[in-house]
Amino acid sequence: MHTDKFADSNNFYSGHIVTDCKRKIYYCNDYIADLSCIAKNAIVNTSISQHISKASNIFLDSYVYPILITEFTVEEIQMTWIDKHGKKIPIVANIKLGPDSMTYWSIYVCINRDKLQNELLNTNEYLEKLSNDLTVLATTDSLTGLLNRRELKRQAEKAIYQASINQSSFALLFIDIDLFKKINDSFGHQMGDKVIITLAQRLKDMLRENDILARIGGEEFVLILTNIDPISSYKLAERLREKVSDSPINGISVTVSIGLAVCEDENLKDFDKLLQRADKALYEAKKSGRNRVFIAN
Ligand SMILES: Nc1nc2c(ncn2[C@@H]2O[C@H](COP(=O)(O)OP(=O)(O)OP(=O)(O)O)[C@@H](O)[C@H]2O)c(=O)[nH]1
Repeated sequence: MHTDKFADSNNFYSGHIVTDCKRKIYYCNDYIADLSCIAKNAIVNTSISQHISKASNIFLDSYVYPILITEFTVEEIQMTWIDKHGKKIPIVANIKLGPDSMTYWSIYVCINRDKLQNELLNTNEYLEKLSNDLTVLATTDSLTGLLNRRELKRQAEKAIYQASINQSSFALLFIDIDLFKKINDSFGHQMGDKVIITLAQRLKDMLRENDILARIGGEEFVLILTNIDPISSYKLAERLREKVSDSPINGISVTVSIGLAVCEDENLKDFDKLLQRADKALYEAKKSGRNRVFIAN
């Protein structure tokens, strides 16, 4: 075999190597010499194993050569080239076993490809985070971190649908802080906010995982309890009310009124109607003196 026939290979901007059946380099072009920082004639007659990492050698033994023997070609093999100074360079190789039992390697450096891939991965991660942030923004109330009204409706309708399938009952509690304007007026808007945030956390702490809690207005909260009978939902509403009135927030005594609408009848399983019923019950609770639970008709 004459190396002359590879002379034009120096014009290619990719590495070309020919190895014999003992993996000894028989020919390499200028690209490989530049990549290795070694003169071409110093590369010839060395083993290709000397120029690639340990892991790449294991990969060659266990995967590449067995495939070459049966399939004659292996494509887009990622390996690590090691230059004269020990610098590791990621490369991609297409390898072919010729009818002359010589192995023909086409190699190119893929630092830029990796860079691009990393950039794409980073962009992807960034977009995912952005999308998560947007979802949080669109579904939660920024003051308390509870669900907002729109998300409440979406989740409530899902829960209602599930309750229809399971033929289970559920309850909606409309919770409103009593005389909140007074709190704002006496202690300032900032302290008012603090009361809202603390109350939201306290309600959250008393709930089960599947319960749905939202802040739908200034000092208005809605709680949906799934899979619960009327007596248990009333007891829970009372417990919530008591807990709030028994635990002042920053020394401020706070109470809530609660309108409770329980839903057992199939025809009543409509979120907006349920909310209206609970709202009317809340109105009655306020009218009859506040700090109480009123059950809707
Ligand atoms: N600090 C604070 N106040 C708010 C917020 N949203 C609404 N408010 C105030 O909440 C008060 C609600 O007052 P009202 O609707 O008159 O009700 P209330 O004083 O709670 O009286 P009742 O509901 O009848 O017991 C108003 O003064 C609003 O300005 C908020 O996000 N932060």
